[in-house]
Amino acid sequence: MTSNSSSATPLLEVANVSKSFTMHLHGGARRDVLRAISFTAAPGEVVTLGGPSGAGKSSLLKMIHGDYHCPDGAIRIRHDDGVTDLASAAPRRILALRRHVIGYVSQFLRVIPRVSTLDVVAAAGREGGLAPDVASERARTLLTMLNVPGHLWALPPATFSGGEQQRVNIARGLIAPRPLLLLDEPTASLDARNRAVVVELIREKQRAGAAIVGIFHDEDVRDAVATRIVDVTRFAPAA
Ligand SMILES: Nc1ncnc2c1ncn2[C@@H]1O[C@H](COP(=O)(O)OP(=O)(O)OP(=O)(O)O)[C@@H](O)[C@H]1O
Repeated sequence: MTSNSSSATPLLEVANVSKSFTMHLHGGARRDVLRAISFTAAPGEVVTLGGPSGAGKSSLLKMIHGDYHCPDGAIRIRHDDGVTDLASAAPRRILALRRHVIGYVSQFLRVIPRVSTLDVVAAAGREGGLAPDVASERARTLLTMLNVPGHLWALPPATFSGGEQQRVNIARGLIAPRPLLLLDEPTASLDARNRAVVVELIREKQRAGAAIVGIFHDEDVRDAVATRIVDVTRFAPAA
């Protein structure tokens, strides 16, 4: 479970990607985080990024999502129109890929204030190409599965508990059928019952043929979903 590739045609190819941060508030000090990391993810795979806290797992996921610039190497994503290298793609191209190809569940919910929970989730479905009635129906189904109580659906999620917000975030990230899914600790604030629901939702996406790259600190969750583990510290520069 620790090799860097599978035999199926990859949907995602990370090739020789490096990352360092320059801390301008600390005299321009440079922190090297990842060096020459390479792996692939094919449809039906759940590739789990391993390594201790601070190893660079979230940074790598943010690069694959296009949030962090990728200064070295390539991040190739295969889609209906061909292959795009995210490292050199224009921002408009990255936004288009996010609508239809790359799904992302971040650790924290960031939403427009005053929009109801139901609409936060349904809007993500519409943005991902679902018809409005399908998006509403799917939003209700996901919120029910994730045990978000019905009396909260009309409220904006800003005042919800950490676990409630994370479940809304998961519903939002999983509602559209995107072929590449990036999951950054989706179960961090959840109780056992809801962790089990998320494991089942991830397996459902895997069975539907999504290529999934995730960070799971919870060992039980990781063991339940991972088809392969990529240890990012193998690519980290020596301290
Ligand atoms: N925008 C940034 N500016 C400067 N340093 C950053 C930035 N983002 C991440 N880092 C640093 O890069 C290193 C890797 O962070 P990252 O969040 O990717 O680690 P991680 O492996 O996901 O850790 P954890 O498991 O604790 O979430 C850390 O030392 C972090 O401080």
